[in-house]
Amino acid sequence: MSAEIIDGKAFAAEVRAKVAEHVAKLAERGIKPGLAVVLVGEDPASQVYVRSKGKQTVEAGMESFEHKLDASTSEADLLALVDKLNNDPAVNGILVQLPLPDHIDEDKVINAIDPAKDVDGFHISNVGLLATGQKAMVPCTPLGCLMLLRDYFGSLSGKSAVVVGRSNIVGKPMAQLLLRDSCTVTIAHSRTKDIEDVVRQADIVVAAVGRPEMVTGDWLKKGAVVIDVGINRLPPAEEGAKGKLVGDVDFASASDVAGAITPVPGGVGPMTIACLLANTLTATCRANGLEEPEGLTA
Ligand SMILES: Nc1nc(=O)c2c([nH]1)NC[C@@H]1CN(c3ccc(C(=O)N[C@@H](CCC(=O)O)C(=O)O)cc3)C=[N+]21
Repeated sequence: MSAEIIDGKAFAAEVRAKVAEHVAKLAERGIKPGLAVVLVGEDPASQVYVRSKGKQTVEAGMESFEHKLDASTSEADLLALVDKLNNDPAVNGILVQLPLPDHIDEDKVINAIDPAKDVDGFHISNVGLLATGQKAMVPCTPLGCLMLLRDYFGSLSGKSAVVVGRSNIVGKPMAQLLLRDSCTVTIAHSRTKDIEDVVRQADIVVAAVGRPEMVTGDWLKKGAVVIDVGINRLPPAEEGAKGKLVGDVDFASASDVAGAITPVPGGVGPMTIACLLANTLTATCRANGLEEPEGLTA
């Protein structure tokens, strides 16, 4: 174990404090940012996540609106709610928790959100703005990873980065952000040939595949900086117990080789929520024609 542990939990608390400070300044102008979170269905893990988001939103001085809909909610009803939130001036940010039930077209719902309120940065127009280097709403998890990397390195320019995973939520936007910071970027995925050798070239490894402990120490270049986006719950050792939470990186072997690594839990997860609050603040500032907070956007 030689790697420095990157404390995402502590860094996220700093980000939230910066957000709260800026929100207090908006309050002097009579502006209170509002975040609406929409949850369809009863998934217990999602409910915990929604609860901690709501709590941290209020702690940052923002308004939290929670909409819990039945799993059988129709696509039309969900679209009607999105439309209502789009037109509600008290709502500056809208997050529709994914995944949605199978009978609902996820793309259709995401693209119905007003891009200016799309604090997840999943709307096609935000995806396009990010890809062309224009002012966008940037997805929370990649933004959080970028903040951690910028803090660690200062400049990312010229670094070789491998993103493992090609999802629209993490892998693709992460690659865009790293490219924008002048990294040489490779996206590796399940069909990549000799993936270990590809990952071993990287100064920066971002693992976002959703496979527990897939990236092991022997995949890494000595001193590589490893950002573990995975949040996987292993089957519990005994019935009724809670399974252990692990990342996409095998922490034990990776931390012998890496220069620095984020833990799970306490790494990228808390940064995701902090960036959701930061994005809600950014959206509020833009909606009011006010200056944006420094250091909280990409
Ligand atoms: N539209 C949408 N946007 C999302 O951002 C989104 C989503 N849907 N669906 C679900 C996933 C999951 N997600 C997490 C964020 C933080 C933690 C987090 O803070 N985890 C803690 C610990 C959690 C625990 O102990 O269970 C940690 O890693 O330290 C977890 C999971 C955001 N998601």
